Amino acid sequence: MAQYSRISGSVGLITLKSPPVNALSAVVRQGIVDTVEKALSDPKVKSVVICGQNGIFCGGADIKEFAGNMSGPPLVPIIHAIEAANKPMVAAIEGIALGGGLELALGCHYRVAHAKARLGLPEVTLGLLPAAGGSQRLPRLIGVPAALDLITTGRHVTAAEALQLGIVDQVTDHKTVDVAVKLALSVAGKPLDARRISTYLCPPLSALDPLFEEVMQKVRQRARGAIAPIACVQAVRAAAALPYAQGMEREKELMATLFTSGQARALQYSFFAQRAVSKWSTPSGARWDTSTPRPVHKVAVIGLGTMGRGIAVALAQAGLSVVTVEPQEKQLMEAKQAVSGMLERGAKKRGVAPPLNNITYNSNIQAVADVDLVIEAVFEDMALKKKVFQQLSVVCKPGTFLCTNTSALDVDQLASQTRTPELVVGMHFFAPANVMKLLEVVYGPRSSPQALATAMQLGKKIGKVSVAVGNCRGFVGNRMLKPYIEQAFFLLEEGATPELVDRALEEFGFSMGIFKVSDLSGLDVGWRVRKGDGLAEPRATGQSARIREGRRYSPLGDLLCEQGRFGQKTGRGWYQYSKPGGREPSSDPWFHSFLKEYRAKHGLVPRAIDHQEVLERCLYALINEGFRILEDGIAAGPEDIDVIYLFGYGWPSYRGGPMFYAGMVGLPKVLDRLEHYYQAHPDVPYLQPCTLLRRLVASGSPPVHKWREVIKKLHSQL
Ligand SMILES: C/C=C(\C)C(=O)SCCNC(=O)CCNC(=O)[C@H](O)C(C)(C)COP(=O)(O)OP(=O)(O)OC[C@H]1O[C@@H](n2cnc3c(N)ncnc32)[C@H](O)[C@@H]1OP(=O)(O)O
Repeated sequence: MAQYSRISGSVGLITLKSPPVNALSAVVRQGIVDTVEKALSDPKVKSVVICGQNGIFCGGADIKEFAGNMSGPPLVPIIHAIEAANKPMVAAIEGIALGGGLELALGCHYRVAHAKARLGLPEVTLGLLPAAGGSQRLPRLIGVPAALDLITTGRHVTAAEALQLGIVDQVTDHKTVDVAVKLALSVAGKPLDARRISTYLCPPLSALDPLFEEVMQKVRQRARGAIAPIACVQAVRAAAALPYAQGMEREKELMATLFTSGQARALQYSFFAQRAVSKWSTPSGARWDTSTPRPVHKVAVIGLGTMGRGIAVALAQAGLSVVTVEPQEKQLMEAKQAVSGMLERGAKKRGVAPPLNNITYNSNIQAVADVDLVIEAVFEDMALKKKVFQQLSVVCKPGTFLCTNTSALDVDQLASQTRTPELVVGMHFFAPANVMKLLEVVYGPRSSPQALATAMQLGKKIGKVSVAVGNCRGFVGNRMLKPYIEQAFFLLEEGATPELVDRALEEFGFSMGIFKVSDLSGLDVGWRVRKGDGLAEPRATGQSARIREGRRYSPLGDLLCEQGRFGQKTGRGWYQYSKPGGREPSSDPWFHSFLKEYRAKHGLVPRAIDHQEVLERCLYALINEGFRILEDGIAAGPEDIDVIYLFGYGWPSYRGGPMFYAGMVGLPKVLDRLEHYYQAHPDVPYLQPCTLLRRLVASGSPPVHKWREVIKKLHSQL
């Protein structure tokens, strides 16, 4: 709703009231219509201030409404009425003015922002464009290049930047509404024609066409298949080229296409999925709202390899006190230099002082005696990690939470090395740990709800999207990756090339295909794991060389590793590079003839494989494992899996994550194709459709937000 009052004698005050972010729901829009009418018809009122309650101006349109039938007065005429008003309208921006919130403010004649406010047009991140006049007013106000930047990226700007760009007229450290009222009093009765942004022409630019061509090319490259950023450029182009009314028509037309698109649905799903994962629950009944985290001020990081360094940086940047331990002096010195460099570069980017004093460097594990929480980040080796946990159990003060940064190892085995298994959880960071947003927080069977809640809270504090997952080999992300990679290997055996597989996946929207990713992260990583599992030993030729434990196995990765081809770091892998450490992959004739010989040696007759088969086999095998993870209760819901893939594995955001994507494709189709491929490859268990997928299809393929009901029913029957 919106509340109306009159203050300082002649200023009408309209307050948006719709917690938590004063989103522009139908009720709020109606409230604005009514209160603006009241203010304009009240002869005592000479000017008007619009603000939001609880220090928040407005978070934009109510995103929840997009999924249903929109009702209530539309936003565009409301903003037009505000702009056309014959009394000065002043927006008092505290907290945030985002999307429709900023568009509302742009309809006002003046804008005052609090110094801590953030402003932006993030519609593009929801698969939309600023279609309440934002795409037409912003370029008229701040010029085409700056508007293109804000509208195509959706980035938020600070009040200071907004002032510099000319989005706001004034920034204050004091009470924003008071300052806005003062301004409103001072401009009452003054002419308003020059304050109506829709009447402006975009600031002139020479060479507009080349500018738009260049921007469009850049945006297309960055968007990798996303349609909203392209539409945003087209809308701004209309602002530059057309009179306002025609520009608005174009904005409406472009929005109509986006609004009903699958991409917008996926991005809006992902917005709510990100928020849903913070409301975690476990199969044993622990929940986010009944578990109290303990405050964490001092954290230790054990091991200063690549991961440990990134974790230490992330913690220090969030203002935590960090005690690092690296027993090898040389490594410790190198790490100190590297970490300081990372902190300095990060601080420079953010325009703050580097938090160098937040970190101490130690070679003795005794240094962690008084920390609240430890993150062990030593080499991925169970024996080594066990030893560290035994030491921690002795050294740390009672009650210290003990966390392991592992990508796949059994958290429970580590917990059993300590006297307090209830205080042990996994924290699976993604490299580079100070950059990547994802954190899998792994609870073992003995982890206490408080330990899980504390790790989740710490993840949030350091800016991670944290997802609680159960303890199993590879947790969620890496467990699902296994069948995906396996299919890619099999496709090579059957006739595909790394180039073909990667192209199909990149056209789907991944920034890198699986073979390029493998070269980047190092083929030796998976080789070490396979050797540890007893899978990678060389076997005789013939069929048995490609069977392990009764199932199909491809030794291709192992064979490359035996040749010392570890990927980028050795300059050779699935592709070749100009030098060890080179970044640009190119097709490798050696690999192609090796593959040919390999197929001949194993009696494999290559056949033509198209992009559709690549996508179906790689992605549906991955999705099938996702359903198994839900079946096993390792992830609480499809949102958890989707968020993990969106933030940790480069899944294209406009496809919403693998589980959402399965729903978009249609569960019956996914089931049908898996059945088809399993029939063709009965020695590949990952292709066998799992029970939950069958159950969902049998239940009429409900939408993704209803899957939890089916999962619950399935669990109650198991
Ligand atoms: C056409 C399209 C037009 C005109 C638009 O305006 S599209 C919407 C543009 N606005 C946005 O994209 C803003 C989205 N919101 C955010 O970026 C953030 O929520 C925030 C910066 C506004 C606040 O962040 P934070 O303090 O971290 O809080 P949460 O993100 O956890 O949000 C709190 C709860 O509010 C719900 N929320 C937030 N914004 C909206 C919204 N625009 N519509 C509906 N609901 C919104 C959010 O889901 C959280 O809900 P719960 O999880 O607590 O139930």
